[in-house]
Amino acid sequence: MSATVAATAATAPATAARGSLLRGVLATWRGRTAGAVLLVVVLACLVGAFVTPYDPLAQDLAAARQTPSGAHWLGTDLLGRDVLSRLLQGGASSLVAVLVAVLVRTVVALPLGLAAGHLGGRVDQVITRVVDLVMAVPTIVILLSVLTLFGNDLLIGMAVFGLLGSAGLVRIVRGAALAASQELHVTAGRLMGLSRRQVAVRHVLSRVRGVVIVQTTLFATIALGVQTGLSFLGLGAPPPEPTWGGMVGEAASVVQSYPWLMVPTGGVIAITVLALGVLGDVVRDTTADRSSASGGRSVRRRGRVPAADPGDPDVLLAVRGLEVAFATAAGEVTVVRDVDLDVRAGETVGLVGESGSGKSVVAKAVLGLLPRNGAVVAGSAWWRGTDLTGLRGRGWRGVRGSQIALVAQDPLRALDPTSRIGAQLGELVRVHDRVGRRAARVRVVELLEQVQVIDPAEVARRYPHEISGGMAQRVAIAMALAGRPRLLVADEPTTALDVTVQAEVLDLLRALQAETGMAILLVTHDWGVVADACERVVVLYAGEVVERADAADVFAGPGHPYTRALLDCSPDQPAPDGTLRTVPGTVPPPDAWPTGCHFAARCPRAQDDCTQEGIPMVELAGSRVARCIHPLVPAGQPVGLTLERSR
Ligand SMILES: Nc1ncnc2c1ncn2[C@@H]1O[C@H](COP(=O)(O)OP(=O)(O)OP(=O)(O)O)[C@@H](O)[C@H]1O
Repeated sequence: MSATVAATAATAPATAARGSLLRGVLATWRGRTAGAVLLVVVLACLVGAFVTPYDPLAQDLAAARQTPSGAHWLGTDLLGRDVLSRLLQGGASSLVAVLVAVLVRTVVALPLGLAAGHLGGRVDQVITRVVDLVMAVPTIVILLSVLTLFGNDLLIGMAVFGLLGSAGLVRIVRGAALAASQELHVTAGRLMGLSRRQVAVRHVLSRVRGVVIVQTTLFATIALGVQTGLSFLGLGAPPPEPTWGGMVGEAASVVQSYPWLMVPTGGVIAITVLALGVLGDVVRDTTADRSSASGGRSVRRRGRVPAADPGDPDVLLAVRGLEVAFATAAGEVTVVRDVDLDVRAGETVGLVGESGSGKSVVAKAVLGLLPRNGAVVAGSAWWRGTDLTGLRGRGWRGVRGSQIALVAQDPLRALDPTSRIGAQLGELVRVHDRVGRRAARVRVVELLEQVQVIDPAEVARRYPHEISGGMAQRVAIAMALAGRPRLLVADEPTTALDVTVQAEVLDLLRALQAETGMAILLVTHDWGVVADACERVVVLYAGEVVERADAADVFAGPGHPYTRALLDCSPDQPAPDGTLRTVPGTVPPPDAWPTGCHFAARCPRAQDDCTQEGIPMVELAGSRVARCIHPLVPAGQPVGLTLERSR
């Protein structure tokens, strides 16, 4: 790893995480609501305790057991005391007790967990043993003994509760710190000469922050329950001092004759616990999002491109000016741009390119399956008048599976290992065909026959681990066919299979296409597969389409030097010494695309004008359209000028 890469890796995630968690939490309505409720409860209790409408201890037997009124907003209790005033003052002491428990737990657990996970070795062993010991101690017995010893002093009791509770948090922080210590940027920090303490504070602490906050909100709800329970049992502030637990106890004793009293007392505890729980959930969700490569950033859409030419009714899928970007720790990175391609009914289009050229990203963008940190930032993918890139959630119903289906590279990933093949296929059939179990069983057998499985009933009874890779791919194709799609997106469907099985699967796809008339978008890096299966080819290089043409024209003589180089590297075109040819040089990564032609640095025909400005797609002889101004075949008129010339 170079020093620059190490430095970037070491600093970026810590910077990204800082200060944005609160914004992430407040960005959700659940986070805002829970935060606002807690703020109101805490402020009301802390401030209200000093400005209560009535003396919380003042009795007025003539006004006992009153329901809410203008004078007593929350009514009065059995001795005529104002419930609101008692709730406010009782709340202050309850919240302070919870705060003590939470603070003690966090202050003890955080350094110990960090030290154990980050330093490891002897330190880890000692801390882990002590933690095991503390976890074996019966908390309630210790708590009751301490309260007896200190005259029911609830604050001391809650401090001890926090101390005992810290053992669990030490374990959690240790685990998180251990995982964080092994991450690239933390290792890089060490390589750059930061001390262990600096790395722990700067990087590991920022990574475990989320888990600590989630655990703390959970523990606060438990502490509130324990504090309430102890007061309920009379183990806390002695009467007539108000506490939430004591008030619940009093309300419980008259719940049948005066049920109202339970509403404000139980209600405020329930609301506080609920708000703490929701806040914990939101923090967990926010930190889970952040743990993806995005560093919490997301990518915004910049624009759309008009629909496909309505004059061509044969076009099922029309991708226009598609641009996809990912939010990474180093910022937003565009990985494919200005992609145009059409798939017509009944044809097979090959999407070809070296590893990392963007084939899978294009396929996933069409299916709305981009990872969370990725998004279509410009352009559109039109499916018979609908822009797929604008669909969300339920909008995909009736499209994915029933119009467009996916067959992935690794068929076993599409299959649930815990469920029989027949059950999995049957479930899909019932969803698509809305039929009962019996009819679904018949269709499952039909589907397995359709993918040329010899004993369908027997295969349907098997689990995924009981079938071969080739059979698993047939089953995955059968699953894709369950919704009778008009387009099958096959993302390297034969790459994981051996050569004989590859040929069988390709034959199967061809036979299915002839039988059903569906179109296929075949993602591959294998020219043999293109030659066998495709009518048209789209070649991608470093995120851009460099050539589109009929397969026959490409094999007869491609227009783009990259297509030529890629064809020359096919396994069936070995060098004179028998070795496999490779394209000299490397593909530029998405964050280092050059100005002008992305292939120029590796291109034998490159001239000065190739690197001056963005290269448009140019119509060439035959069906060829290539992003090249010095093509291998004669040029015609420029087309597809959606590219900004300045890039
Ligand atoms: N989640 C992601 N975050 C950041 N970058 C990503 C992500 N997924 C893909 N990329 C980048 O997008 C680019 C295109 O990747 P893609 O997987 O589409 O390549 P490909 O042509 O399908 O390669 P392969 O044949 O190896 O599957 C690559 O540079 C890849 O690193």
